Amino acid sequence: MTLTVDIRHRLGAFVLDAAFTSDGGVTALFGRSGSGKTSIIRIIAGLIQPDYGHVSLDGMVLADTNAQLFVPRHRRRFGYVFQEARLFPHLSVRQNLNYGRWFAPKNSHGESFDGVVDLLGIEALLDRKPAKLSGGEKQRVAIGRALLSSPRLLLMDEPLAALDEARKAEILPYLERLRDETKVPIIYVSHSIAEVARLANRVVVMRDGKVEATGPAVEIFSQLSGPQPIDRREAGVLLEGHVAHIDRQHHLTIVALKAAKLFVPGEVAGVGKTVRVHIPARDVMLATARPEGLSALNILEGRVAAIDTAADGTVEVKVDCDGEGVLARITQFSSERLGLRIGLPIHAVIKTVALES
Ligand SMILES: Nc1ncnc2c1ncn2[C@@H]1O[C@H](COP(=O)(O)OP(=O)(O)OP(=O)(O)O)[C@@H](O)[C@H]1O
Repeated sequence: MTLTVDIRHRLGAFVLDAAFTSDGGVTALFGRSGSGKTSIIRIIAGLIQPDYGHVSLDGMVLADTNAQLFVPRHRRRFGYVFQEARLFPHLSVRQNLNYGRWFAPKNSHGESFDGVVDLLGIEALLDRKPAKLSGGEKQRVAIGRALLSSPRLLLMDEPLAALDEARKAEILPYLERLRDETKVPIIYVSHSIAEVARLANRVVVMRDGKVEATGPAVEIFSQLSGPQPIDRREAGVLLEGHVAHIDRQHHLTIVALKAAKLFVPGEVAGVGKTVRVHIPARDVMLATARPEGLSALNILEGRVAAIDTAADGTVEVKVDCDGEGVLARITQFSSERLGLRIGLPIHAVIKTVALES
């Protein structure tokens, strides 16, 4: 599946001028509020006719202003999931799901009802009305309804934004299953690095209506010069490695990065499997000498590559560990006490390491 978008469109004073392609899996449109993510989704969906340019899916032209061609929304066969679930309140979960099915072409080979119910873990909810569901459950049903319409593409616009952290954590594994077990390509709008790092194969970074960067998620978020997080508390890096060894006695997975090894709690993936590791900057401490007698298992050696002081007095330190970048967020006081300067040899002590896939 290849989605090609190359459009220019004016919305009042705002100009959208964006070109990117997506080759299946999850493509995240990432950027701060007002950068144009939703407008792109609306153009892909056929809700907005672009002023100039074209949109095509697998060679099928959906919009082409030169050829004066525009396929209306209802003929695109795309599924949508929005911030709020938009279920029919008077219908049960089963009936809401069946409503989605009604849009699938008669001869479609899409997901079966039971398959979708199982994928999203909603079997126990089938006879309930939406009012009796939690926010996360409602979103799972909304995703199920979209999937059952046998969509060629799934457009998800901030599907987790209205949920609290606990509900987000509950639904993320289902989104991963959706990505890994169905063949439906997904365009996923988000302004959360943690979400994008976990789910996306490819990232399109939007800024002021333009594509600032695009590439594989690991490439985009492993660059220390990568996109700035929208929320500074979210700063961190995404690293890719492979499972080198599993220590069953201590329930640890040892992940080999380019030059270093990381110990990850749990037996999370088979030996040889490629995995992604997200290291939040707030979970990294710095030490000028190798610390002893510390419970943290992961201590990476490197050199200070950059020091940025924010207006709130926190300091972001980029550490180059033999080509692998780690970001640490510390106080200005700590930075001064350690005498941090570019090139200084440093140890990055990582408090928590979470595998992202
Ligand atoms: N119909 C419209 N008329 C005028 N301006 C518009 C219209 N629709 C959107 N805009 C403007 O276009 C810009 C991009 O909006 P858009 O909703 O695409 O951004 P976004 O990145 O999805 O933001 P958010 O994360 O807040 O949803 C905003 O400045 C918005 O005010």
